[in-house]
Amino acid sequence: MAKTELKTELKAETRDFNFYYGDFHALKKVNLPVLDKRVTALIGPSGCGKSTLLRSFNRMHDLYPGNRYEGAIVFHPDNTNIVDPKVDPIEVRMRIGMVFQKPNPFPKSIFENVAYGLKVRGERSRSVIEGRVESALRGASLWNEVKDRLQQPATALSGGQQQRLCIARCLATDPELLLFDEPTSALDPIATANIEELITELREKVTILIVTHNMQQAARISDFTAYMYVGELVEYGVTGDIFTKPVKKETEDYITGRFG
Ligand SMILES: Nc1ncnc2c1ncn2[C@@H]1O[C@H](COP(=O)(O)OP(=O)(O)OP(=O)(O)O)[C@@H](O)[C@H]1O
Repeated sequence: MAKTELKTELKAETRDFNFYYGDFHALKKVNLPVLDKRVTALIGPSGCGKSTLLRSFNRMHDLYPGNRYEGAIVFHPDNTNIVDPKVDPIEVRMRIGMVFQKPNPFPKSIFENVAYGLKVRGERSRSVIEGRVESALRGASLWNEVKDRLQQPATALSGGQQQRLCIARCLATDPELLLFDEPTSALDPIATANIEELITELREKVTILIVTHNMQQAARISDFTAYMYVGELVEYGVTGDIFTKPVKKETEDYITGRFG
């Protein structure tokens, strides 16, 4: 059957990308396109390298000695290879936002959490900061719930609200790419539905790469899906195709629950 074609531009791509934890070869020749203003989901059984790949996009592995990147992760339109040792990881992280499995607000007020990245970037104008904080909180569908208590500690929010706050904290600095590492696995079904709806809205503004264990979630919110297995990218395609007419037998076995 013919594959569905969806035309959009590339925001980033990995090219023959390998990653090593010391001697352990965790990612093998991965070639993954990440299309602009679309949601790309990484799925696959535990230990297949989804988080390792996601974390390579913000050079998080640099923090530990012995880790090694090989090949390229190219950002467009400027063609920057963000894993090139000559590229400053701080610069890379300025272009990217990351949301983790467990919400991790700073022990500061709601306002200060969202304003933090702006201040780090040197923004001093109170009115600019206030405007950006409000629009980031609106963008994360949290404004109406917190607008009257911006000075309260972020830790007083519910888990789902904290996760939306972490998303607002990313949005405040206008990232080009948002990385989500199983963002709903610590949340209840209602908070999960809110985050899923939010991700669907956000893709109008920002490119999203998400790791999820939950195949229904990948099917609901992503435009493209990549199936990984033991460090390799087995199959990539339009999400509807991957879930209804995968090309590879391994992908079919995984999505039908025969394996994994
Ligand atoms: N810090 C590390 N040092 C050495 N090996 C690691 C490290 N982190 C992960 N690994 C190994 O790399 C491989 C990929 O792990 P990774 O966490 O990326 O998989 P995953 O697909 O995200 O798994 P899960 O779905 O369970 O989170 C696994 O074999 C794992 O044991």
